[in-house]
Amino acid sequence: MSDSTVASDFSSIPILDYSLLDSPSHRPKFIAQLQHALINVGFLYLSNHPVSPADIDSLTQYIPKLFALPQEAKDNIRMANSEHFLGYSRLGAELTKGKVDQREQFDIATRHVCRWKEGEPEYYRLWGPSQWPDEDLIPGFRDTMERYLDQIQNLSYKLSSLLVEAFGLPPNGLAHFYDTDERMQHRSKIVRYPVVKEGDDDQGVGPHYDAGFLTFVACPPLLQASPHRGLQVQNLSGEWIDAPPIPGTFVVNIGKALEFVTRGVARATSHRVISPKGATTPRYSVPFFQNIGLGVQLANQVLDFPPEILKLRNQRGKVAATDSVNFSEFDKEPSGKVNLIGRIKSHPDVGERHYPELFKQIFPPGFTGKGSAY
Ligand SMILES: O=C(O)CCC(=O)C(=O)O
Ligand SMILES: [Fe+2]
Repeated sequence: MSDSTVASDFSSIPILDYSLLDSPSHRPKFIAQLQHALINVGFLYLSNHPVSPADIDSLTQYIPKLFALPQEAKDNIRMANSEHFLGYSRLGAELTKGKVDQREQFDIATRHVCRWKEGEPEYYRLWGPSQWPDEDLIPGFRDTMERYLDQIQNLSYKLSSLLVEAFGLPPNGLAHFYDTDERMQHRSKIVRYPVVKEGDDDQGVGPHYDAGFLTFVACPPLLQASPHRGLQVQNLSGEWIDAPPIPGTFVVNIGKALEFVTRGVARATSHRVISPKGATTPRYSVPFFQNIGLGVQLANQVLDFPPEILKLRNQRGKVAATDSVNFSEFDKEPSGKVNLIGRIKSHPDVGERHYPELFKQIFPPGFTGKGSAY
């Protein structure tokens, strides 16, 4: 097969029904669909999942209220305060591929106490407590978000064990990538993409890969602007395929770390968000990024697959074009360092303040606005 041959391309994102797992006779169908989605698409919708609809509804109600907090209350918890890159970012504070993203967001992570001690690798400073808005201003929000994060974290672990099954790996085949619960932290964001005018810059978030293992995006349709393009996914031929919100589902996708350790069996797929245009309300989303242990050296952990799985990968064909920046550091650096570099590139102001040495290595002349950020 020549490099330009695309054996199995996709024009839509498969929808997987999680409730198939409840019945022993339907379970194999779910596993087969998961195998196809992981190898050939890198994206899937998950319907009938176990995260409580009442908690998702409650979070959905909070989201517009969160962004409507007084600017001062939001700035009090700005990301620049946090060596963990957690907190509020104003519109235009984040970069992808060196270009400003048109989104406003709160980065919030699962509960964690920073473990870093003087003399240890600096990337252990990456994980630590979230910054929360004043409880009096938005009562109950923190509790709802923490409950949501607990559930989505559990679902993400469940999906990684199903992935092991779909790939014919030994049980616990991915266990060594994760630490114990209290030594792991997963990150989430609550994002608002404002409506832009025709002719304005519409990079909600530029083309990119996610860094970790698995991402789950809740995109509450109730909060979506009237018909407009939002999340788009790049297929093997380089075409952008729409991934519109589907009620009651999560969009799940593969990150670069999982692609790396599976030798490309699981596909990390380039994606972007186009800002809403000609709409009356912003677009909101809540991505959750499942991480792996910070100290894991991915190059030492590449997995072995049964030959039939490698055959499916080879039949897929190669990616013809991608507009996304690659994570080239995985083959030499621990996962924590790769993540820290990614965070500094996305938020140079936070990086310069808290990691001045590494910042200088990444942006030797200082940040000029033309960096090669993810
Ligand atoms: O907002 C979305 O739908 C996806 C955002 C995304 O891809 C990201 O934050 O990595
Ligand atoms: Fe993403």
